[in-house]
Amino acid sequence: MTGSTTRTTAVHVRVPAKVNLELRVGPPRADGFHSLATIYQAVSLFDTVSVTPAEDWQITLSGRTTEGVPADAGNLAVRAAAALAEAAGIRQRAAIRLTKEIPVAGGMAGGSADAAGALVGCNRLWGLDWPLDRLASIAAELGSDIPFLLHGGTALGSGRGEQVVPVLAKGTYHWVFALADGGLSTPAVYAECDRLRAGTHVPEPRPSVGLLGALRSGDVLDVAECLGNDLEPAAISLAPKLGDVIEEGLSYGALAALVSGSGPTVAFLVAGREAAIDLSVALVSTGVVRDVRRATGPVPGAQLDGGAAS
Ligand SMILES: C[C@@](CO)(OP(=O)(O)O)[C@H](O)COP(=O)(O)OP(=O)(O)OC[C@H]1O[C@@H](n2ccc(N)nc2=O)[C@H](O)[C@@H]1O
Ligand SMILES: Nc1ncnc2c1ncn2[C@@H]1O[C@H](COP(=O)(O)OP(=O)(O)O)[C@@H](O)[C@H]1O
Repeated sequence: MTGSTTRTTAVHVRVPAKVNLELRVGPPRADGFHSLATIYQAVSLFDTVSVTPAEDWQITLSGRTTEGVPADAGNLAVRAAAALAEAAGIRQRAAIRLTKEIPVAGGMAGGSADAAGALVGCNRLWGLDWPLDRLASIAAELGSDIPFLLHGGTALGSGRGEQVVPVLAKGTYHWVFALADGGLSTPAVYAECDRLRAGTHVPEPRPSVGLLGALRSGDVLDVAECLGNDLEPAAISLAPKLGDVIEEGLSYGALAALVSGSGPTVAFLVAGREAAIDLSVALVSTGVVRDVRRATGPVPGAQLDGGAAS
């Protein structure tokens, strides 16, 4: 620990959502997790995590997407802050305010984003000044996706998704996200994936050379060709309407469509800003989806107000 000075002002952290450009899922491991090869991209849909000193843990929620988010110690942001205090050997507590714009249980890692934000915010609030890699090891204990949300950008995730290395990616990608009514449980989607693949040989997962090459060259059409998600059949099996949403989006001009992570959000890659607006209008006005969000990626991971992460 390099210091435990409590600052009295609030610390604000902006944290992005993610989409998995590719999600290759291996067989179940002995610990119940699946080995993954995934290419994450952080996208410009943000939650804000604000932390202030307090005598005990407090959590308050606001924003467009709070339904189903626990407003108690079970919230991932509180669990992350508590894990940091424990790892640092300090008794500090914090009041945490989440302003949520990331869809809940949508396969866009909103809870993980809030946990990453709480780590970065409390690291500053408590004057710890731990480097990102040290925060990432706490993050990995709490959830497979959380280390990526600390780093952001475009990155390869391996292990159960918690081992993250940056990937060279040129260009800006334009996305339309079709929101679903309700969420899907991540463990349920992995279990359904196992059920659908029972009796088949499932190889150890590898990222596709084609996608890595397409990202290096920054050619959006090549990237569109290479998107893929092994959890998609499972998500569609549990929420069959997603198949229709994908078909409709493609018929309205999306370059590619895939379920985002464990779903049920559907991600459409489009050619640019105009195409994103056109697709959004088409999807909503025809009643295919209730609501959409437009975003671009890649963007940085958890950022303190005014810039850096630590
Ligand atoms: C599917 C992915 C794709 O990035 O994200 P979401 O789309 O849900 O956001 C991730 O693998 C989700 O990561 P995260 O939401 O952090 O999951 P965790 O809390 O670590 O694990 C929740 C549960 O998901 C299953 N799980 C998760 C990761 C993994 N590699 N194998 C698994 O089987 C396990 O059943 C585990 O108990
Ligand atoms: N801060 C948080 N924000 C969202 N969900 C949270 C949070 N803390 C705990 N959760 C729980 O985690 C579950 C998964 O939420 P989320 O991370 O948004 O979805 P996903 O895993 O599909 O990306 C939610 O249903 C909720 O019960």
